[in-house]
Amino acid sequence: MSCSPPPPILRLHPPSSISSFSSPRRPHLSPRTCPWRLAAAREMPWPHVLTVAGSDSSAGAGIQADVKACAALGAYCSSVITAVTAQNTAGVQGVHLVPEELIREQLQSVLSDMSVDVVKTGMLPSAGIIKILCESLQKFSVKALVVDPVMVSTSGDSLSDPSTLTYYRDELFAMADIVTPNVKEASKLLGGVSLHTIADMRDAAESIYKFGPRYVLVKGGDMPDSSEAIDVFYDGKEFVEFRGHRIKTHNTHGTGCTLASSIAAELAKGSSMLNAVQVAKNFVESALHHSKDLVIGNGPQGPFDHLFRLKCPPYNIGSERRFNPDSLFLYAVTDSRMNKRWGHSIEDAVKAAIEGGATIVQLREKDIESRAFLEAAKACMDICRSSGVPLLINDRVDIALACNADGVHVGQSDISAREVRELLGPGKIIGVSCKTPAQAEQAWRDGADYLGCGGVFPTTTKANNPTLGFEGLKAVCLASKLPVVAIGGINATNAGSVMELGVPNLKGVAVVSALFDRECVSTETRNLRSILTSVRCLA
Ligand SMILES: Nc1ncnc2c1ncn2[C@@H]1O[C@H](COP(=O)(O)OP(=O)(O)OP(=O)(O)O)[C@@H](O)[C@H]1O
Ligand SMILES: Cc1ncc(CO)c(N)n1
Ligand SMILES: [Mg+2]
Repeated sequence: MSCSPPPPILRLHPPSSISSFSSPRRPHLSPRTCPWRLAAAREMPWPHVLTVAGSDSSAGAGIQADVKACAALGAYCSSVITAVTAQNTAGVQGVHLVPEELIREQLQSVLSDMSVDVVKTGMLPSAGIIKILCESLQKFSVKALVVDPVMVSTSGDSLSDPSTLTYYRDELFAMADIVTPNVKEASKLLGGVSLHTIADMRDAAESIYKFGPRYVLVKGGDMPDSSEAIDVFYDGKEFVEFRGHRIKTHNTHGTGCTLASSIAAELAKGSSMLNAVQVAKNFVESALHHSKDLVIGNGPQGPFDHLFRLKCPPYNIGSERRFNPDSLFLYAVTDSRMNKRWGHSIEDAVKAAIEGGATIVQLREKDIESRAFLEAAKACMDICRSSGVPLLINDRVDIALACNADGVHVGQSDISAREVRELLGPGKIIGVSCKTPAQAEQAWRDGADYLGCGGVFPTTTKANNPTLGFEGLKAVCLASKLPVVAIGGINATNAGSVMELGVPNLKGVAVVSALFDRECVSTETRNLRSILTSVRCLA
């Protein structure tokens, strides 16, 4: 079979060729009068994305990609179908537009009944369809609008009529929170300018921003071969380059739809735009990585597996990330030398710290053999599970996996948070030790959950550890997009002054010797907890 795609076709069948019928009209029910809604004891909101896009028969892109991406990220996805396409791994063979009246009806049906958080658009093949969408968006308000201006598929096939360009630029973009063109689409939107470099992508982002969206992301998936896949983000003032590994794979059909619907899902869950883009980029990269050797179809560009996480047992089914930053409040870090000095086993020390009120525990065991470490870690897991306190392992991903710990804490010279995330999966907690705003930024980009920042005071627990002082701690906390726990020389005398700093993101203190280099670990922990609680009460 030949792998070369057929020439692009955009066949606009007349609406009359679609068989249609009118269903009997039912009145729209208001939530107040709806009996089954009143009967519900407790309402649980579900982040909701509505995708307005085309169907892809090969299910790698379009509506099918959007529904899968949202499901993978924990959002509900309703769909308004604008066109039905015949496509496969070789390209697009046919396009049939859904009649405009039926698109209007679909929008009305969903938006009048369900509380949609975010609308995401994909293939909007005609100017009339864009007009109808704009009218619906004026009628029903949503939290955010993500516009993926789908015009050309990666296979080079046209997916929209040229007359849509004006409507995108003059109508829809002004309503959009973010617009996410790939380089070919950015070029079309700007009258055919050529985009070859990052500087060109920045210029394009700046020009598209002038059409009115709050943010622009120019995607570089289709840029010439390089080791990185770079997307350029612009907020009207600053540029952010989102850089990821370029996965060597042919299975990239639908990356753009997936990225945009993942951004929409994260926004629906309450993320900031920057965070939503970073999560979406990480998600696409991981999905491509896990799918790089899959084979579906005979053409040059295959789909990838949005639900790859389901194949990574035992970490995923039912184990979405449940990290609560408040658990950093009193963070106990064990030390085997100290335990030995006082005749405590690791298990006894952990039990005592939890009895005293530790809110999270990290096993940091530098001079213990792996087998003994794993046995102790398993015993500590039982103790922590029964009291609902998360247990993390310092540095040793292997031990964390073997005892099914809640997560791992890594330093700057350990393997990166990004690699740890690959190994542990999305449901686990990852912390990174950071001393500078740049390290804090990197940890966030790598998908960490929290930062450990220090040494705040001089400490003997860790050799050659420069002291940051309050100023260094504040600089990291202010720059961080993640919650922070302060560490280094913190004890009952100075813990209050750390928490009294009241800087954003500072959630608690991590303590080693002030808890474990003492005879009675539970008393020391209780004492420290009451000091921290009294500062929190005054705040
Ligand atoms: N091989 C790859 N490895 C890693 N990331 C990639 C790769 N290809 C694309 N991406 C990423 O996927 C996202 C979508 O970008 P891309 O430029 O492919 O969009 P698109 O052309 O609109 O996609 P499509 O038309 O296939 O749906 C971007 O974040 C991009 O960096
Ligand atoms: C239906 C549809 N929407 C979007 C794209 C872009 O990938 C595609 N190939 N097909
Ligand atoms: Mg692409």
